[in-house]
Amino acid sequence: MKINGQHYRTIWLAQDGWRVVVIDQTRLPFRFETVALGSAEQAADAIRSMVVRGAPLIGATAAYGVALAMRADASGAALEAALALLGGTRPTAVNLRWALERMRRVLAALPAERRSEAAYAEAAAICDEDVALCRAIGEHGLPLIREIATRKPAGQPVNILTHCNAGWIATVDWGTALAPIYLAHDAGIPVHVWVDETRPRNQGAALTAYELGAHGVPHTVITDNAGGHLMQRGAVDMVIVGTDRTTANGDVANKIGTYLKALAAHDNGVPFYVALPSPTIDWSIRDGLAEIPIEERAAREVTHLSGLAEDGEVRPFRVVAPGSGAANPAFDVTPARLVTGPVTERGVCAASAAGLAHLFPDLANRATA
Ligand SMILES: CSC[C@@H](O)[C@@H](O)C(=O)COP(=O)(O)O
Repeated sequence: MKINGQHYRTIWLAQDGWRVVVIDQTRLPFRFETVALGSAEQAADAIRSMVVRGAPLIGATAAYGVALAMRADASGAALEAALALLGGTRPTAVNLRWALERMRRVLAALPAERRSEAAYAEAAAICDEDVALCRAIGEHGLPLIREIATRKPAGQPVNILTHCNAGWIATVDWGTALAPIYLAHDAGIPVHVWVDETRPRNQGAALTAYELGAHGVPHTVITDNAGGHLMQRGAVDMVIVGTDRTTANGDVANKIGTYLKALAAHDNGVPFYVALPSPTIDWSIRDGLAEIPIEERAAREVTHLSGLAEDGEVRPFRVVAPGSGAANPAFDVTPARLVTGPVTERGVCAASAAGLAHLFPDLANRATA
């Protein structure tokens, strides 16, 4: 993605060739600051504190975290310790487990002296693959937008609602839910995006709005409660969101509030698409409500908002009455029956076990073997 005329991925190696540089997402959109991670502990902290976030980028950062650990100590014990440390950072995004299992598969089979180099190479491959997956999701999602555009009166944009941030910033490049939107915009299809602010951390208002703006895509930030009203008025042509974990039968965990958007979309006949790269499919489970672990984050994320103070500093502000308790479930599960279709790197399918297995027979069969 281009920021101030320069192309950026969200994760890269420092000039020294071994530290891992990421963009500090807790400072966006007000400051574009990078952080160089020099150890598995620092990578784990960056994931836990949401300096990096978004399921694919969490996986990529964890993979590089393993590489940093192997550079310091490539023993089998150090490998297991790094996998456990990084694997314990965030529970819902299955890309984390996927990336760590892949690292273990590659590294455990090698002698210690080859592990560091192999770990960096595997982490780089995970990043390159993520870029290709996201681009392919964009290409498969583009015809959905184009088809709606052909039914709109000339000059009227396709109105797309999205929740949280499933864009460039949440992946290595392109994004998942935003990739079709970027390609549509670049192809000259008029699009306008309703951006849910996405409390408590405001990933929509802070990150999605920032990156859509940087790409020149027309958009409007709305409160999380406005989507249903806009759908009733015919102001939303489609919804597209990302996902942190989708079960083998198409139940979708995504940022808290996604389920309510899916219900409103269903009630109003608005198509509800989920951008789904295959590393986000958890083939080992079927019942999303019963089996997807939902991350519970700190109450402080609800009681305080981070924003730009009048003196130009980025600071937290209390917005909840002192003394009141707060609960912070970070994700919810949208049942497959409310999903029009997952948009994957191999195409769009029915949100069902049969639909996903038809597109991914290799992965589905491996999981049941
Ligand atoms: C392409 S990212 C998909 C999801 O990870 C995204 O929609 C989301 O919910 C991110 O949650 P976050 O808690 O900000 O990591």
